[in-house]
Amino acid sequence: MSQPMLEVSDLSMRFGGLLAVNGVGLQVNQGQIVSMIGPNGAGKTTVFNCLTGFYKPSAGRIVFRGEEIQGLPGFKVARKGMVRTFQHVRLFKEMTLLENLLVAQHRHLNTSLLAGLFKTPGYRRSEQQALERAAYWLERVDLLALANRPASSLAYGQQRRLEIARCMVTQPSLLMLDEPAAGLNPRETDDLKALISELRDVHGITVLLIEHDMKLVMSISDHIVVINQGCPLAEGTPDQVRNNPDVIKAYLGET
Ligand SMILES: Nc1ncnc2c1ncn2[C@@H]1O[C@H](COP(=O)(O)OP(=O)(O)OP(=O)(O)O)[C@@H](O)[C@H]1O
Repeated sequence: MSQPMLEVSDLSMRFGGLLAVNGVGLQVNQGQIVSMIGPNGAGKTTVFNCLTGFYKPSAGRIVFRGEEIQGLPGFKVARKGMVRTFQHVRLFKEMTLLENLLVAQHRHLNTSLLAGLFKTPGYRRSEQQALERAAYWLERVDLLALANRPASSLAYGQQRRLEIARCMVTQPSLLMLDEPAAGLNPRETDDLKALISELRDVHGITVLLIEHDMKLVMSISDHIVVINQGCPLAEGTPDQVRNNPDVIKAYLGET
């Protein structure tokens, strides 16, 4: 069998006296949609922060596409093809939608200062490609008509979609979404589900999701990992997780 895209073992993160993540393991295979669930404060976002270089884990091993990445800074992790959205939308609110997507790509384009100053053909070409990619993803998330509006003018659900487009213009292989359905109404959540499925089925993106919306999680995930109070609690298919008594007690029983 081919190697998993992401393999996390014995991941721990300590904040002073609090062990927020305690021995979590995780495996994500190419083309899968994997969800991480657990009650509030279980440590899900902390796991994301460790994976994407926002935190340096206290212990553990993170192998992404065959390479150990634990402790690497966030920009290096992103360049390797692992990108994320945030629980609380983080956009450049005063910039237009298009500008948000162009800025995201500048971090990834390999253009030198001199090439930029002299606007060499190579530089112009990569600028053009960045523009085309931005337009393409704005269309995919149904925001092309608003390309020149400031991001601050968007409704909340639209901001969430722009965040996903901002990830996609960087051409990631693993997209990590932190509670993408939070604050969305049922119709927007259905649209989000269709978008995530399209990313996987049409664009070959692998997805790691943190989500509290159980209907969404159960209907879209290939595999679910449950953590509780920082520790691994259960994992398996949606059916296995749904019927696991420990999960019902710790998490689903709460809702
Ligand atoms: N930077 C930090 N410093 C100290 N404690 C933190 C820090 N970040 C998270 N924690 C603590 O770690 C624990 C896990 O938090 P985390 O945000 O990862 O949980 P979560 O599962 O994502 O929760 P939610 O579903 O509510 O978003 C919590 O007790 C939280 O207060």
